[in-house]
Amino acid sequence: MSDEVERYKYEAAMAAVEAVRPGMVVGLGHGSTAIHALREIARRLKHGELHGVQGLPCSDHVAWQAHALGIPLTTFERTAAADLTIDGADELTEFCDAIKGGGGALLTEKIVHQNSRRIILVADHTKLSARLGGRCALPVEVAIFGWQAQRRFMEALGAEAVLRTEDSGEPFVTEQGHYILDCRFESMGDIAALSKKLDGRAGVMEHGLFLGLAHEARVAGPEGVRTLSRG
Ligand SMILES: O=C(CO)[C@H](O)[C@H](O)COP(=O)(O)O
Repeated sequence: MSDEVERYKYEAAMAAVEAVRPGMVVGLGHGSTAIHALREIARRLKHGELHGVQGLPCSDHVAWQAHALGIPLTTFERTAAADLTIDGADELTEFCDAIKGGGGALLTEKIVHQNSRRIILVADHTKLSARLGGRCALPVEVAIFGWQAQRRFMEALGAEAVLRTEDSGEPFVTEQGHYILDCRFESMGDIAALSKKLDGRAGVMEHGLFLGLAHEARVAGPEGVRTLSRG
């Protein structure tokens, strides 16, 4: 990762944190861009600028990071929804549709997104894409039972589906105890229809198409930080 891209990630996250207000419940996203937002929220909390803010983490890993940074946390047991969620993306369009799941937290991230009043995606400009799937594979989280059937299903939909593995060669297992198939399509065709097909498939626990969920994005690049909105 170049220093430049890292700086853009930082700038995008900083711009998003401007939307956090005292007393808010903030959905805390997963990944190397969202971590900058976490650190800034922690810094502002420490300086008394964000009194009463509580984090609703998008994964156990983020819960651990936020706890280490001193951000008070809440859960769905105590909170119905996040006022604002700041989260990264692997690929996104000008209209804030996104592919997520590069970090393996897509299921829990989607739960938090679906229970957020406002969502701001944060990304560096290299993640912008005219058409989803052009830049990265689509992560599909599948039950371990019969996972090969889901691979065949994805192949029948036109994807090259690869089981995500650890460096050791062992399958990567999500925090929720599932496998991930990284599915590369030549073209996803009708993305909304694909999303529906995956939603309806037993054994597909979640997929990385986040369509119509995010309200806005902050995308940083050589020209500064752009604000995108769903419209
Ligand atoms: O969806 C995600 C994790 O499941 C991340 O938000 C996504 O992979 C972006 O991560 P990064 O900011 O590190 O590129």
